[in-house]
Amino acid sequence: MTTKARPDRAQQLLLRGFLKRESKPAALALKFSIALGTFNALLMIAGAYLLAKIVHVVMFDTAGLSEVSDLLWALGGIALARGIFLALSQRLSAHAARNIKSSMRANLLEKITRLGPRFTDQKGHGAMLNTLHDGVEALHDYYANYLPSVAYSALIPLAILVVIFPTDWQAGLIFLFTAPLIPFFMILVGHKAEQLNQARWQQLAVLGNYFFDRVRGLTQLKLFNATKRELIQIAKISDDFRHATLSVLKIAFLSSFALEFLATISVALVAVIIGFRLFFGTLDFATGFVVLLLAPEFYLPLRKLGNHYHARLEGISAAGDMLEILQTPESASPEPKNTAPSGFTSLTSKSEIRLKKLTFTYPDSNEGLHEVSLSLPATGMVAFVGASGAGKSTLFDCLLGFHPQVISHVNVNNLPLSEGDIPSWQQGIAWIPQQPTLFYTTIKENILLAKPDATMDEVKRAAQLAGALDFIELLPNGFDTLLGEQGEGVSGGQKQRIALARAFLKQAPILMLDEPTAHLDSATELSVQNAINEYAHSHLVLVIAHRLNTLKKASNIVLLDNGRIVQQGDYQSLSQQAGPFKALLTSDMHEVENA
Ligand SMILES: Nc1ncnc2c1ncn2[C@@H]1O[C@H](COP(=O)(O)OP(=O)(O)OP(=O)(O)O)[C@@H](O)[C@H]1O
Repeated sequence: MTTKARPDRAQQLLLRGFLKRESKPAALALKFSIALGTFNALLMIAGAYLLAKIVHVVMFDTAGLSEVSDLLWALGGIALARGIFLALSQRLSAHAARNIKSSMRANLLEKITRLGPRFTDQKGHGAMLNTLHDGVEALHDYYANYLPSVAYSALIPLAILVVIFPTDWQAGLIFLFTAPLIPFFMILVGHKAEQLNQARWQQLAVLGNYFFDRVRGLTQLKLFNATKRELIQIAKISDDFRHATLSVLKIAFLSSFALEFLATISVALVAVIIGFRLFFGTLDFATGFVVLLLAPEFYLPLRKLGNHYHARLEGISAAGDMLEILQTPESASPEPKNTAPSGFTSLTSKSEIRLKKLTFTYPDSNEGLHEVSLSLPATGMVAFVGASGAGKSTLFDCLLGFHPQVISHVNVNNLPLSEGDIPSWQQGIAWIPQQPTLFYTTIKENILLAKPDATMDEVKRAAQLAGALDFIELLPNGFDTLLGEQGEGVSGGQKQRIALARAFLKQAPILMLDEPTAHLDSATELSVQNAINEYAHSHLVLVIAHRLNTLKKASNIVLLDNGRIVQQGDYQSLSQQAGPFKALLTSDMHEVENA
């Protein structure tokens, strides 16, 4: 995503607070998992005492198997219970992490949808994909491993200290003074690792965007003979990423090594002191053995915390990107009110739509729309024309509610869109761009997207209206034909017709199209055009027109130039009067028509 400096302390706190808040839906499961893990550790302590006792009575009291069989059974029971608790604890924390991830993905997707496609364009699709996939996945280890290990690193050593001090206070003192060395060193190394990990995430975002773009434009790259050049560039960016990853790994290995070393030295120190005390007879065997058994267990949670520390780095770095998305302001306009009258939320064919002095400019630019006022009828076809860059797509985006700062200038039945619920407004619109989006699923599922509970007859009827039924039925698998990504497997015109069938199935009060017949042969064009004309009898059809035939059928033509409406009227009157429309007709449109 965007480049950021290493999060400062305040930012760190903010991100940790955010990660904590997001864990709320699974907080109970996480707590339960930690409780089970801690209980498992208590059983481990009991087991150590039991084992020390068994070894003591066998070695020093020369007890036989029958005398210790009860103790052995108890030890076996503890081992079994520990196995069960451990498995349950791990399953629960993994389950909690999965829940948090899916709720995070849902929140992000919902927010991205509300922010609209321009936001995704700005941030880059690759970076967005990284955040939604790798970023959210990075949270798994944070919640499933790092968070529980933070709790264990405090609870388990504390529990061991509580039992060790009354047993052997000298060993307790060694534990107490050596334990803080591990977290201290971890924090010391952690700062540097954090910095490097942030840089790595930034590289990953750049790489994601670059790959996504280049893979999408592979054909163009080949045609421009630029594949080799791009491969060199990709190799360079990959190399930067490799360097960033290696730097993080170096620090991670170094810190792991140092933590293991510290833990081993501490255990060895305890062992040597116990050895001397046993040798000089100042300590009994059972106590010494218990301390020796518990020494590695005392440092284990701290070592594990060190091992999971990278999960913390990954989680916090990824959370930065997520928080940035979730905190992006959606609107400069007032919050939508939930009390929108039904006339607004359930758009009917009687609705009247007005744009009132709508001015929208893109950030840091004067391009966009200027003082656009327009009245749209409830039914009929309105065509929008204008040279490239005149503002047609921007006007459609404003109508679709993608630019929240201007929704107060779009009125439906005298109510500004800002007073209502944008998702409900968008529900009432079917939008087919020049390159409609089809998904990696069957043709039937692609059409059903508009109305999941539609019957097969309805799907067929919509396909027929869109001029798609014939070619679909000729396919070996008919409606069950699996389309590739971006509708791969059918032609451009067929994609258009599938998208049109989807729109017809939706029966949305407003159908917005970017020249639907551009890819079609003349026979199909005629049938699709007729279907759209028919649809316009009872619905509002807004079309960005590139063809003369479309213009002739429109009840109103709106001509845009430099973000302003410069002329409007029906084809008959506009084509007869001298003006920009006539000029456009004799140049661009005529060319297209003759093409
Ligand atoms: N994301 C953006 N950031 C900045 N300026 C933009 C952005 N999108 C469009 N513009 C500018 O806004 C103006 C209107 O663009 P718009 O895409 O609405 O035109 P259009 O009439 O749909 O063009 P075309 O027929 O080529 O699709 C243009 O000058 C364009 O350069």
